Amino acid sequence: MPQSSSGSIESTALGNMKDNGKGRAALGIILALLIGSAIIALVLSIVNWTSIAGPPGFKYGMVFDAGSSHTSLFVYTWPADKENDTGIVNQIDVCEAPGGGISSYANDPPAAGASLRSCLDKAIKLIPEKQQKETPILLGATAGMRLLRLQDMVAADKVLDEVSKTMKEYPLNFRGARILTGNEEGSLGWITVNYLLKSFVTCSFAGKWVHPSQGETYGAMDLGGASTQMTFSPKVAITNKSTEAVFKLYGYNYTVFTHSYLCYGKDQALKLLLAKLRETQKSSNIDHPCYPTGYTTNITLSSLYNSPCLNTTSGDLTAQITIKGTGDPTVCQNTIQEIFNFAACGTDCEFNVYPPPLTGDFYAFSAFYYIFDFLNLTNRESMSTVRRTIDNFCLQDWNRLKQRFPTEKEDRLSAYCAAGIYIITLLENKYKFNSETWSNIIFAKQAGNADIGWTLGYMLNLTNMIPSEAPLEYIGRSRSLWAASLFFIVLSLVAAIILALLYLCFQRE
Ligand SMILES: Nc1ncnc2c1ncn2[C@@H]1O[C@H](COP(=O)(O)OP(=O)(O)O)[C@@H](O)[C@H]1O
Ligand SMILES: [Ca+2]
Repeated sequence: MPQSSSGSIESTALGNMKDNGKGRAALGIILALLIGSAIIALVLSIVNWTSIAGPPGFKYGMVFDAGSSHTSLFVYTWPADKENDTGIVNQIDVCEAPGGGISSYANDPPAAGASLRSCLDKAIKLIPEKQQKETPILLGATAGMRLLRLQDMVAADKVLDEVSKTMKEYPLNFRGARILTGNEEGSLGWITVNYLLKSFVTCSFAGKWVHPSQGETYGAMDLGGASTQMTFSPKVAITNKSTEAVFKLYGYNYTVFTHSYLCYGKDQALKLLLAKLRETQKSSNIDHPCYPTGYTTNITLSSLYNSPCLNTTSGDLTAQITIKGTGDPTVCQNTIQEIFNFAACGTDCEFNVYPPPLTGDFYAFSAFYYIFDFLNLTNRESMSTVRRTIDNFCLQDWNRLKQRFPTEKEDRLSAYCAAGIYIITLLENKYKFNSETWSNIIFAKQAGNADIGWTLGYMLNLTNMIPSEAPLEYIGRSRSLWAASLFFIVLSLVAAIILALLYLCFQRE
């Protein structure tokens, strides 16, 4: 470097560098710092990458929901290295099996097995061939099969044998086909909702697993065709121990009230209602206040009394009854209230259970959602708006309804009034929601990346994906590694900028 340049360094803004020797020393230190930082950053990034990314790939699981009215197959996937995290499972497919629920095949059990094939054929194509053998597949049957078991235990077992046989034909990890208890169905729905919404644990800013600050969970309400479930974590002690379930999840204890009301799913409740009307009207021509004016249908007595939810009736079961809609929401609600009135049922009656005082928000899914979605009532409308909307719907005559909803199946369209009033009566009279707490109900089909229902909770439980103890804080560790890498990378950048400035200054001299 020419002599003249050393003189001019003194006159630069970096005047603390007295001479070339000092300047070079400073440059050397900065350069060393830069190289050191860059090496540390590189090492940390590599360590961090392997710690966060883990072994690449996804795992899969499948669950059949064998409901009273239909069977669906849910296919889930999740990152293989985050198995014990929360809310990381995605639903990648749901397949509707043809025909009715498996309990409807009581007289032809092999047909129950056959009804699963189209969904299995479709779902297996979604799983990489190498992973099929390790992919769990489960079937849970609900209230339809509970009722069939009450009526005919042998037939129920045969149906379960046949569905198991079909599932075992596929190169998957068969993990059983069984009837869930009502309490399991309710609790698993509650686990699904809270898992998807990450209310059990959450990852703090510092990367640690922590209990969410309020520690509150969402309640879960499931309306099926043959039973309905209510589950939540109350603020008071649960006196009726048969309605209590205790879980330890991610290191925290939860005590929930859970109850399944058998025969009070939408379809069975409407049967109870019809039988009640027949009893009071004592005629084979029944005026039905919950069906629209102008609607008429004929059914056989056997199709009404084929359920263990109803007392048997005397007389010719092949005889027909005619149902005529009168579209009267007030009378409809009063009659529904009568099927909630259980003088005849005795103290042991499962329907005499009432939930403890309500607390927190509730997710209402399955038929709660389907019915309210059709009626445009899933946007947290007030209780009075809901009532008014349903009443107005019930007052429309059948021809007008068919014109307004030409694509809706007639059996569904004719029953929305009855189902809407049933829902409002159940929530108000049984669960004790009022105009204030009504706003705590969220009518939804999905949360996070999956449908809300018991199936996801069932898979998580059976594959031990929800640990009872708090998970290792590996995310915490990887986050701090990541923070350290970031620090060194910033340091390197700053050093590089200073170095570049100095270099430019030396160059100019
Ligand atoms: N798209 C829909 N619109 C209206 N109701 C529906 C729709 N899909 C399903 N449902 C109703 O939801 C209920 C589902 O019950 P299901 O799961 O089969 O019975 P359970 O849980 O009692 O064994 C049935 O009453 C069915 O008619
Ligand atoms: Ca169901």
